[in-house]
Amino acid sequence: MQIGMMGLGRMGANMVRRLMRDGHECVVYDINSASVAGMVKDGAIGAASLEEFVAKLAKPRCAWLMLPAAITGRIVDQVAALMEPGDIIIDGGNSYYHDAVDQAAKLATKGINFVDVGTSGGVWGLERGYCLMIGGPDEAVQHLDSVFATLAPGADPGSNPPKDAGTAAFGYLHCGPSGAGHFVKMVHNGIEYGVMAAYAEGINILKSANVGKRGRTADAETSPLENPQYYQFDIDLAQVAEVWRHGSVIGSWLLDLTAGALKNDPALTQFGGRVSDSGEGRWTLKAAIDTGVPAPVLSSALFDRFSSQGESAFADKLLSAMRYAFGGHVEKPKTGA
Ligand SMILES: NC(=O)C1=CN([C@@H]2O[C@H](COP(=O)(O)OP(=O)(O)OC[C@H]3O[C@@H](n4cnc5c(N)ncnc54)[C@H](O)[C@@H]3O)[C@@H](O)[C@H]2O)C=CC1
Ligand SMILES: O=C(CO)[C@H](O)[C@H](O)COP(=O)(O)O
Repeated sequence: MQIGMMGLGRMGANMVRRLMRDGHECVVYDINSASVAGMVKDGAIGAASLEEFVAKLAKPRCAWLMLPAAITGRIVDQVAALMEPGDIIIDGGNSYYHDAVDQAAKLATKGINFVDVGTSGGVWGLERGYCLMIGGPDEAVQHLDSVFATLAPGADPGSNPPKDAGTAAFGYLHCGPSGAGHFVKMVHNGIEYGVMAAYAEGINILKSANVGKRGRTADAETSPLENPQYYQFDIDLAQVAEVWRHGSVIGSWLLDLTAGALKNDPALTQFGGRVSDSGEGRWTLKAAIDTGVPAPVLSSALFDRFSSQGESAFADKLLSAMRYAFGGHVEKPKTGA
């Protein structure tokens, strides 16, 4: 079928490639005209403006937005102003699910369908496929089924799931009405933070398994290691991450990526360790608080990111100031990574 894609960045461009590879016709637009030109070379129908983009779509128009979440709401309004009843706007970005609920209600008054699609797969999606978490009206979601089926990874090789088992085994799921897709993707990303933090913390403990030999931190004097004989292991972190990938309980795609990163650059020299967050982790915790659901692991992982961004620096200074004030304890220099 025909689908319009607006936003040809790390996600949108590869999604268009995957769609065209499976025979779909793609109309594309991006404010960066070079990105449009590149896609046209690959076989897409290019548009030089938002108006031209909408004009080139066949009715009922289906416009998929793969844009930074911060601008998506504004662009949805602009696209909707050019659309007609029966048309469909799909937000595949990491937008706040509240926005999807509100947008859907607003657009429904004009007869325009809003479908929110949490899209997981990152820059590997072209080959691996995208896991799609979908919210929206039944009819619109059904209309887009062939697009979802193409973007999704499909069934595991050899698994042959029965047709009546639903689409989840193929990598896409209609989770509920508008907002449900982004809600599920939000929690997916909250979990992502927790899983990432668990690997990072565990591997960091392995990294310190030789402190009995090399000495610990600046605090070794005041807080000496009691049993240095138990911390004499020079663990090859890349090799451990690799062996865990084979038959262990904690194997996962995130571990595959971790093992790859450690293999390429065991000291991770290209990273400073400032870990950004784009909103989904914060919104997951808001939902947990609103609904009264405990989420200690996810909140700890989010707050750890804030620390990595430098947000604990003043609190840490306050701790040192208090220690100095009550005990005359002079701050020691920081140790490196
Ligand atoms: N990169 C990732 O791993 C994932 C990203 N997402 C979400 O998907 C969305 C897109 O992400 P990326 O592709 O990574 O972002 P990106 O920054 O690589 O691409 C965004 C694209 O939108 C274009 N753009 C910006 N303003 C525009 C406008 N007014 N009109 C037309 N085009 C415009 C930019 O030129 C750029 O090509 C975001 O909401 C992101 O949170 C979702 C899952 C994974
Ligand atoms: O959705 C994603 C992966 O599933 C995106 O890569 C997202 O940007 C990751 O979240 P954050 O930027 O908050 O780490």
